Amino acid sequence: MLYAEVAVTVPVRLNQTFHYRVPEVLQQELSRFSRVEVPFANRVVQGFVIGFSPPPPTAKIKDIKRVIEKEPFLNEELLITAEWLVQRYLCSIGDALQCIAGPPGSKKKYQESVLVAAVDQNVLTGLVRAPKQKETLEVALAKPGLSKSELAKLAGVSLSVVNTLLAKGYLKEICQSQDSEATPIQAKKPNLTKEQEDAVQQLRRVLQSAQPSAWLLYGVTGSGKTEVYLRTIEEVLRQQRQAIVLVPEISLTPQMVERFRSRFGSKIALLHSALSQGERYAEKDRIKSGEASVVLGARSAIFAPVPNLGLVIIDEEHETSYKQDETPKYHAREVALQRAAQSGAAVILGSATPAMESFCRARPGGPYTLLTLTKRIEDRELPKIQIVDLRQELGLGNRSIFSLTLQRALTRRLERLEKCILFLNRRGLASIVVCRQCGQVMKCPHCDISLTLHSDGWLKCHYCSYQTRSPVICPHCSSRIIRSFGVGTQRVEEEMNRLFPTCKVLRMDADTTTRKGSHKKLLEAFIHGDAQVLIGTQMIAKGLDIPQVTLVGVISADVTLHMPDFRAAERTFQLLTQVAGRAGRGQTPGEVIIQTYDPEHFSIRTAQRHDYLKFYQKEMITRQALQYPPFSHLIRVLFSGINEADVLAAAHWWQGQLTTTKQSSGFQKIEILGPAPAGIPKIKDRYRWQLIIKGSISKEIRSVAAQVLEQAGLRFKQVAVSIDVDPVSM
Ligand SMILES: Nc1ncnc2c1ncn2[C@@H]1O[C@H](COP(=O)(O)OP(=O)(O)OP(=O)(O)O)[C@@H](O)[C@H]1O
Ligand SMILES: [Zn+2]
Repeated sequence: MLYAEVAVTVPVRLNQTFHYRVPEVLQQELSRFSRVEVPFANRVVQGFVIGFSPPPPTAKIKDIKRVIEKEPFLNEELLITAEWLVQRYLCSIGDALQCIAGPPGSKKKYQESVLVAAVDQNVLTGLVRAPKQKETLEVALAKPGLSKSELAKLAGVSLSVVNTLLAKGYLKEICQSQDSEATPIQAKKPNLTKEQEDAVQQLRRVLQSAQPSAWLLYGVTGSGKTEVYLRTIEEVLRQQRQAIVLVPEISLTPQMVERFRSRFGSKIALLHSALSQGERYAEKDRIKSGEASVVLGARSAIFAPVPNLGLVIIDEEHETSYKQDETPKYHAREVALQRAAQSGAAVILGSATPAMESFCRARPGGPYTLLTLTKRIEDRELPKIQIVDLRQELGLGNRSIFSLTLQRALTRRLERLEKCILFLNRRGLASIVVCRQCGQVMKCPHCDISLTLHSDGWLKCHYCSYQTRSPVICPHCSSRIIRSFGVGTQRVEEEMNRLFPTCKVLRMDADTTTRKGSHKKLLEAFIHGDAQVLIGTQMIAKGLDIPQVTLVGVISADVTLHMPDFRAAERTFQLLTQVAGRAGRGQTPGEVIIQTYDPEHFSIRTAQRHDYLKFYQKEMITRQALQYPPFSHLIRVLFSGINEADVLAAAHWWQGQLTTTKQSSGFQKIEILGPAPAGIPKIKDRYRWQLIIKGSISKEIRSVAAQVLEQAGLRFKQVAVSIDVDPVSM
């Protein structure tokens, strides 16, 4: 009898696994790491086989039901990463493996997808007696990469002809995802600047030593960080090792993908959430075999099953999208460091605005080595930034959301046929709708958040799909004096059309980019088309390299400044610096105008002077005074449920247990804050309360939380408890 040890993907104790019998019929289909379906407490759940061993004598043994995926691209190295995730982020081993393996891929689908001819002229000549086969092969030669049915259709033959050619070996099926169209490799590389050269030299040296290392590449916007990445990867490929390159969101970075393609061609594999099952399988297969040696992807690509990891690059390392917001709530940066330590690989974190935590780790003697690029390519100047005090605009009698300064600058740039970017980190028309009589703000009935007015006349909740018509009469006091306040990107577009009716404008935000590929289309239209102004949310803040853009206008810097989060100042500085960095990347110097009601704020002042170091020093003083990260570590425990009393009861029980556990463990320096309502106290009808565990030693607070998690077991059936180690937003 064969028994398998299975890690199930349900909340159980952190390292707990269960034994199942392997039915005779499944024995061929099953191997170590297979993804299976098993019965678990009256339901069927997924799990991963992590070994074959006899069960403990007392266990009640059930059968494995089904094999979902025989080889889900896991391996010994990734199993160690899974075990590390369990300790680091307090999730079950099943959840960790699920997260690493990702959604199941499907081999069948991709095998049907793409055909190439594997013949030469001799074979064709030999086929004179089979004209249909010959013709079909000729079509396949002329157009590689068709699917079976496409080829049959184009050649005007039946599918059976194609199948015959496959059986004879004249046609071959290859795995190729739709994205990996062959881009010609450009041999021409720019000469590195002195600063780039220095960075590349140091990185090459450490790569040759094959010792694990971590680097912070702090380079101002437009300083050529990408070129440093490309050259470093060349070294990794010379050593027959692989590189993983992470970008915040792949659909937002078509330019980056192109640059990598033109350098490495078919060595690139793309991993992102929009891949089909077949495409995902194909890409992972190429990665596993080493055929694709440069993996480019979003957060989860950090788990790519490369055989010999040499390098991980995290571009825009300060971005919050590197933190997963579901269990396990891992940060790709930390996973990168773990995998690199295990494989003797290097990690490069690149940013013009590094996270406070990262810059702190790059201090002399810290775990990262600092590399700096202080100048833009070709000594181009960083754009001049002007701050406009919106309070004075009102005094001047200007009621437009565009200050007079911004209007003048726009006029000038448009006349010269240059391009402009207008940035506002809020979509929709107006941020809130209020009754002037009773002061009630229109809120989502399911989420504790105000509704946003959109130009189609609907009030929409940005957290759930709820929408309602904007009321004419206040639902609370029946007054008719209802007004909207605050602006969103749609309002900016309207204002643009009013002030500059002949100017062609594009808008890029969550509302205009719902379709696959729409980001790329919009960007291409802006770069190559006659639209002169691009309006957008944070989607347009980073990575864009468009030389024709000479003016960037920030409609309001105050959106992020007043977020209820201790990182509000940091986020504001980062966003302003990144969006300002889009200006003046070509021959013509750039200009930036930032509008705000808080012109003296140090985030805005330091961004104006492009002074990251000053910002960092000042912000560190605040963080130290309040003992926030990087001076402490936090764990956020979030309780949510339909019934608020249940939620509160769970939170109070946890608070009590945490306090006792902390005392009995002798960890005096740990603070337990709360319970308090979460930043958004209700989402989709679920009430949300939170506790914050704060301490100077990460291991200690994790140990306390883990102990209470074990004690809690299944105590609170109606309340979801979610643990976030090192949260990036509060
Ligand atoms: N050594 C070089 N010589 C000439 N051009 C270069 C060189 N290195 C990079 N470039 C070009 O300079 C531009 C800016 O480089 P890149 O986009 O890599 O900057 P970056 O530091 O990543 O900027 P950001 O952080 O703003 O995205 C690109 O168009 C790139 O092709
Ligand atoms: Zn809602």
